[in-house]
This record gives sequence, C-alpha cells and structure tokens, in this order.
Amino acid sequence: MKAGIVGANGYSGAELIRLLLNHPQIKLEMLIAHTNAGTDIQSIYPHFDGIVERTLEDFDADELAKRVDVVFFATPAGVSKHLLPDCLNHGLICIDLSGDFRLKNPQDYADWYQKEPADEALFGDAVYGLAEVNRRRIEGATFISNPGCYPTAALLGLAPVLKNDVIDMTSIIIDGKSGVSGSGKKEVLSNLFCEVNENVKAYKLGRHQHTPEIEQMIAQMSGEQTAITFTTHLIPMTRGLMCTTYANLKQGFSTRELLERYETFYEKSPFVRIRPLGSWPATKEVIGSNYCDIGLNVDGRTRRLTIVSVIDNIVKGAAGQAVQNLNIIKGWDEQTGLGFTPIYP
Ligand SMILES: NC(=O)C1=CN([C@@H]2O[C@H](COP(=O)(O)OP(=O)(O)OC[C@H]3O[C@@H](n4cnc5c(N)ncnc54)[C@H](OP(=O)(O)O)[C@@H]3O)[C@@H](O)[C@H]2O)C=CC1
Ligand SMILES: CC(=O)N[C@@H](CCC(=O)OP(=O)(O)O)C(=O)O
Repeated sequence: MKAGIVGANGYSGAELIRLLLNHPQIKLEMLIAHTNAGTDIQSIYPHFDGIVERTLEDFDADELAKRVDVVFFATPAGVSKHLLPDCLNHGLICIDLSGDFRLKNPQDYADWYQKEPADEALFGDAVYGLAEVNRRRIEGATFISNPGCYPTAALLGLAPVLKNDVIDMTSIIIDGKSGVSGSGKKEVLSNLFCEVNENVKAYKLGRHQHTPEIEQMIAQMSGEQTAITFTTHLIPMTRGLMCTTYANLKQGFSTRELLERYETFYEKSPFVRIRPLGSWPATKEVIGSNYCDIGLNVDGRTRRLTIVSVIDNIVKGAAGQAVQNLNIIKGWDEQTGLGFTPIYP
C-alpha cells in the first residue's frame, strides 16, 4: 500500500516517516509540506540522510489520488478541514492527526479552537481513532480522526472505570504534563531553551482545546455527560506526556481489585501495559514506543482513585496511534511496524 504524508516536515510528520519506513506493508510515496515545499526532507532533518532522500511536494489531491492509497494529515488545526475532503472524494483512506474532525459538535470546535469548523456535511463523520475503545468502528473505516495527545493518555487511564458506578463522574480531575515537542516545530518562542529549561509552566487553564474531546469520549463510554477539571503543564523534556487523574470512588474498592479490572479491560490491547501493585509508570519507560503504561492507587483515607498514565506524545499520542489505526482498518496485525522497544535511559 502506498502512503502520503501532508505536513511531513513537522514533528509528527517526521515521526510518521520513521515508522512507515519500518512498516512491511507500506511504501512511502509522497511527502507534502507547505512553506517548505521544494526543499529536500534530509536537508531539514539530516538524521534521514541516506535513508529518505526526497523533495517535499505541494499538496495536490489529484496527484495524491494517482499515487497513493492512504493519506496522513499531520498538519496544524484548521488545515485538514480544507484539504482532506478532496482526498476522501477521491476514495483515499484519510487519517487526520489534527483536532479538525475529533468533535461531534461544530460549536464546540468553534468555541475551543477559536476557528471556523469544517463543512457541516463532513463534521462528525470521522471515526475517533482511540483503538482500545473504538476498535470495531475503526475496522474497514476510511476516515479516522486520531485522538489528541492528552486525551489519549487521559482516556486510556479512565476507560476501565467509566462504567458500573465505580467513580463519581463529577469528581474527575486530570493533571497533564507534556514535553516540549507536543507543541510542534512551529512553536519557536515557547520552545526557547531559556523559557523551558529548569522550568515548569501551567498553561491554557480552563480553555485547553482537548477538554471537550475528553468530555465527549467520557460521555460515549459512560453514558453520562460530565464536566472535567483539566490542567496542562509544559515540562523541560523533549518527548513524553503524563496524565495524573483523580476521581472519587463510589464504593470501597482496593487497588488490587481495580488493577484486575484494568488487566481484564486491556487483555486484548497489546499497547497498554498495566503496572503491578505499588508501581507507577514514568515517561522514560515508553519513549520511542507506542505503549501507554498505566498505574493505579486507591487512597483508603480519602476514598480517592489516582491513575497515572504515560505515553510518548509523538508516537502513541500521534504518529504511532495513526499507524495502529491503519493496521486495524486494513485488518493487519495491530502491532505491524510498531514493535519498537522504548529507548532507555
Ligand atoms: N506534536 C505532538 O506531540 C502532537 C501533535 N498532534 C497534532 O498533529 C498535527 C501536527 O503537529 P506537529 O507535528 O506538532 O506540527 P508541526 O508544527 O511540527 O508541523 C506542522 C506541519 O504542517 C505543515 N503545514 C502547515 N500548514 C500547511 C498547509 N496549509 N498545507 C500543508 N501542510 C501544512 C507544515 O509545513 P511547512 O513547515 O512546510 O509549512 C509542517 O510540516 C497538529 O494538528 C497537532 O495538534 C497531535 C498529537 C500530538
Ligand atoms: C505542549 C503543548 O503545547 N501541546 C499542545 C498539544 C497540541 C495538540 O496536539 O493540539 P490538537 O491535537 O488539539 O491539535 C497543546 O497543549 O496545545
């Protein structure tokens, strides 16, 4: 199968190149950029020297239709809503890594992204690509909206306790922390060494664009509408994302009982690893891989559950999850091309 990447010279696009080069079913055919079209990818990223030597091209849906079967959109919010519909009309499989098609309510997109939503005819049509929850809907789909990085970690952490009256749905608090690559290559100012090094910053309090996405999926999984408290922090590391999630328990569960519930829920999910009692994951334990590692603790004094979930924001939070979704769409083994061991230390 031949693949094209729109936004190939961004951080998620470059990661898609790395992953797709190692995918036995994929031939990388078109690398597309915007301001950098006409430039060689290896001159922007010398780590590709001798591995991928290709000139970045301009977006052209007709050309894509002639040359590829699947297109990944690794573009900033507000771009795929213009480019992707033409590709869908040409019968191409489209996997969008941006937030343009994740929400079901166009007004939520307008409110939280502060942009015009995509055309109504297409808005809400994409299958939300959180494989561990939506695997059945992803099989055979042609239009996937990949989850955001924070929603991936937060929702995988919460999913097993969203049913059967385990937690008080009004009590959910998600504390997210991301490495700097999460903001993409374009965010030059916030990425300055002096701004980020030896510093921790909270940002977008009460207005993070991933809030309605997390709430929408909590409602889908639990059947209950709820409002969450979600705070994001930028921390001085390149890759990695952690969500520490708190919720009040409705019944007196022990950590061990809940761990069993998580093990069962993720029995058939090769990329989710549950830590044993008394152990919680660190970001370094998943870097470079498509794993989401999860650890739990029940505090008997407060009857509160704490969930710690970690991912590599560019792999499981973006490019790796997109490849996982393609594997499921095509009926290939979900782990095809994704069998990377995390890089440690
Ligand atoms: N970084 C991360 O950890 C995660 C990112 N995402 C999402 O993935 C998407 C990409 O993010 P990221 O890789 O960080 O972004 P970057 O800023 O690193 O890269 C953006 C890419 O999009 C291209 N681009 C911009 N405008 C257009 C256009 N009009 N037509 C074609 N290409 C265009 C840029 O090309 P050029 O440079 O040539 O202008 C560049 O290649 C975003 O929507 C982001 O929210 C999701 C989860 C995690
Ligand atoms: C560290 C950092 O700044 N991260 C970005 C993630 C951006 C992103 O992935 O946003 P969409 O998926 O909604 O397009 C942020 O928190 O906004």
